[in-house]
Amino acid sequence: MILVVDIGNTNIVLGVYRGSELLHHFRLSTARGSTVDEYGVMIHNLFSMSNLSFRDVEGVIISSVVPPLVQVIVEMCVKFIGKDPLLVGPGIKTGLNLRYENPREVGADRIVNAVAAIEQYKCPLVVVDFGTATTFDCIDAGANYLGGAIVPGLGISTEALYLRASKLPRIELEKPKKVIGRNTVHAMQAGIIFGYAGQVEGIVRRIKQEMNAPVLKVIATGGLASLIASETECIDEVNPMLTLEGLRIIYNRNK
Ligand SMILES: Nc1ncnc2c1ncn2[C@@H]1O[C@H](COP(=O)(O)OP(=O)(O)O)[C@@H](O)[C@H]1O
Ligand SMILES: CC(C)(COP(=O)(O)O)[C@@H](O)C(=O)NCCC(=O)O
Ligand SMILES: [K+]
Repeated sequence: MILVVDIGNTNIVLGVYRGSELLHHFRLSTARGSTVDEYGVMIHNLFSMSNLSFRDVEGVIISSVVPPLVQVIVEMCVKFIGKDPLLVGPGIKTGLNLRYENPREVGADRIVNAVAAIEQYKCPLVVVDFGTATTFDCIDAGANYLGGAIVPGLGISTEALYLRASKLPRIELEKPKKVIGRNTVHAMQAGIIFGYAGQVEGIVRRIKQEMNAPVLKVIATGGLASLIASETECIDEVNPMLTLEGLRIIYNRNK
């Protein structure tokens, strides 16, 4: 079996695959101060709870958009699992034709999502990943990665209201019943959730125009995907495991 690890700005998501079957997945918070041993113990415990053993891990692949954590997780793999992990980055075969001005600049998670989407769906495609930031990744009919858009994520948008406006509280990211909020919490929830859905619709509409692709499949992933997907017609499918799938595919292309 293989271990796939996606290090995001909020969560580290781990998946354990046997062949193409995802046996288990786990989510840790991205703690920039945690040590090799702390991650080792946490992941070891998660494995034990699921009757998995580090001994059965043939290989590990990591994608990261948090540079200071890469070395920690790499060392954790070497020390606890006894494997040198593959890192999604320069030198690795992804099979993706990147049309970014500087391909090294694209977030590894965006590359991995695109690889999985091309494998699973018919191009042209847009992948929307609702993470710390929300990313839009555009893939044309020839499976070329064109680039896309990056917007503040739902969590940090909500946090910004609380941090910058004295009278606005910290709120739960929940959908209110009505768009006309009659108290502060409902007004904020309406603005964030319905405003975000409108933002996604607006960006997807412009992408369709710019790509000259009236028919374009839109796939959503990331922690908060289903919250927004239920509020807009422009998302065709939610695939929570897209990033893990992409890592598995890239691992197989490089072993
Ligand atoms: N299964 C889930 N259900 C609801 N919220 C989630 C879930 N998983 C993650 N989240 C939340 O979604 C947000 C984005 O998480 P994630 O997609 O993991 O971001 P990143 O890739 O930037 O680390 C975070 O606020 C996280 O707490
Ligand atoms: C845009 C991102 C911050 C999203 O990260 P996430 O929300 O998944 O933690 C990440 O993909 C990143 O740092 N990208 C580098 C810049 C780019 O893709 O152009
Ligand atoms: K992500």
